[in-house]
Amino acid sequence: MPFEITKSFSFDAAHQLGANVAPGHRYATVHGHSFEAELAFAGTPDPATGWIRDFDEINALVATLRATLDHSYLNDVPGLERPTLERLCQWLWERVKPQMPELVRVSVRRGSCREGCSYTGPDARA
Ligand SMILES: Nc1nc2c(c(=O)[nH]1)N=C([C@H](O)[C@H](O)COP(=O)(O)OP(=O)(O)OP(=O)(O)O)CN2
Ligand SMILES: [Zn+2]
Repeated sequence: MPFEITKSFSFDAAHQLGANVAPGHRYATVHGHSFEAELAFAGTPDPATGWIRDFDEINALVATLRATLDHSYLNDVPGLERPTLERLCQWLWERVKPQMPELVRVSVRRGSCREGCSYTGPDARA
């Protein structure tokens, strides 16, 4: 696809990854991160509108996602019981892709750690 548009948004949330590590490990303690997410949409602009998807529609969907994630305890969000960057990408994909099939990539970064993850969907080649 020749065009890609992106929408970024941030959220602050708490989590713990106690199920992934030995007792006493620092990941097992409840702690918080500032996350930066990006949604990428690809396609050919509609000849009539000149856009792939109106950002106003994307912004409305992002607002519902932020309402769930921002200032949340991620472990309590259904589908995020193991709230890694990988699972966050997958969780966002599953909520955006059915409504906006132009979605091609979800990225979630933690700037403070300079760490991030990108997901291109379950059909991408392993
Ligand atoms: N592949 C992944 N590995 C890890 C993930 C992940 O989502 N995917 N997540 C974590 C934890 O979130 C952990 O809290 C990260 O801790 P750490 O690397 O110590 O970074 P800080 O919390 O110290 O960074 P801050 O600057 O304080 O936010 C681990 N691995
Ligand atoms: Zn963490």
